[in-house]
Amino acid sequence: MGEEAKVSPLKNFIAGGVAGACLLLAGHPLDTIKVRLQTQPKASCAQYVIYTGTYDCFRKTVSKEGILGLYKGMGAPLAGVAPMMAISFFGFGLGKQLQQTDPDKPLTHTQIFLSGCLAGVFTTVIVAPGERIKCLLQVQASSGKVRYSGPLDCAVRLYKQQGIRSVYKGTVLTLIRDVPSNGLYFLTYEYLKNFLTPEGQSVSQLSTPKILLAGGVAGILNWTIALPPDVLKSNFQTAADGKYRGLVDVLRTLLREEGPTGLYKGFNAVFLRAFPANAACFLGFEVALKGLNAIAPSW
Ligand SMILES: CC(=O)O[C@H](CC(=O)[O-])C[N+](C)(C)C
Repeated sequence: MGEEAKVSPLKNFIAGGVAGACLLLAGHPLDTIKVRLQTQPKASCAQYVIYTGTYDCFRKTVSKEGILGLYKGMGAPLAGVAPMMAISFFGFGLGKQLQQTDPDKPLTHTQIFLSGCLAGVFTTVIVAPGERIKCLLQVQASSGKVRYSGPLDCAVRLYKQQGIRSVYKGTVLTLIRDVPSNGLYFLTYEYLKNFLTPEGQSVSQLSTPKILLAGGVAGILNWTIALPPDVLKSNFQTAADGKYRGLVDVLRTLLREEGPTGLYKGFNAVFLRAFPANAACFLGFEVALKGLNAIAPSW
């Protein structure tokens, strides 16, 4: 697919870190809303739901906690998203290199997809515990009960109470979410970059609006397949111990209590966030890569 400029793994890693920081700054407020909507208790006859939808959650969060309430739980992702995206872009680059047997032969769509999948396997090592801590903190902020004073306290308590298994609770669901979605994410971005590059020009000269468009669409498609396992993951990772017997039990319970639409809980917040956050992410990556190429062309 298209022209393949070879990028050093170190440059992919550093530019990926910058991409992660951009993703987080542009996307965290809507991520908080997404997790609160996904995990709020269901209404019983005697009870009303806390949030009726995306705007209601936004309004209540800002009026009760101020604008900073939307940035709750950002400590863990701040330390996690930049390295996660660094590893993601590194893994994607590595996947491409491993499959590039002939430098003159462009990679196929399947090979690009598989390179993205490899990135998803690599990132799960830090994403699974990062998401566990982030979700617990985001949910505790809306529950009113303070159990953890911050990300580190949360990690230490989980570890002390039940060991590393508890810190890594939700790993299989993270893999189910991130392996195929990373494949689709990078395939969409690379495909659109090539598609949007005018005849005779290089993809590296693509204009900023086109990079934003390709990144934003990649983010949206990523979430169309990532959201159902994400809902299951958020519920599993924030549930009291012993509530679910396993992944199938989370799925069965959700389908029984809320029907198939329950798998798309938080849809508005996710899709409102996906475009700007991922557009910012890929733009951050491309700008950082250009900067690195200018500073250290021979790396
Ligand atoms: C599911 C997810 O976390 O997607 C990431 C982008 C985003 O919107 O947070 C991208 N990635 C596919 C690299 C995990």
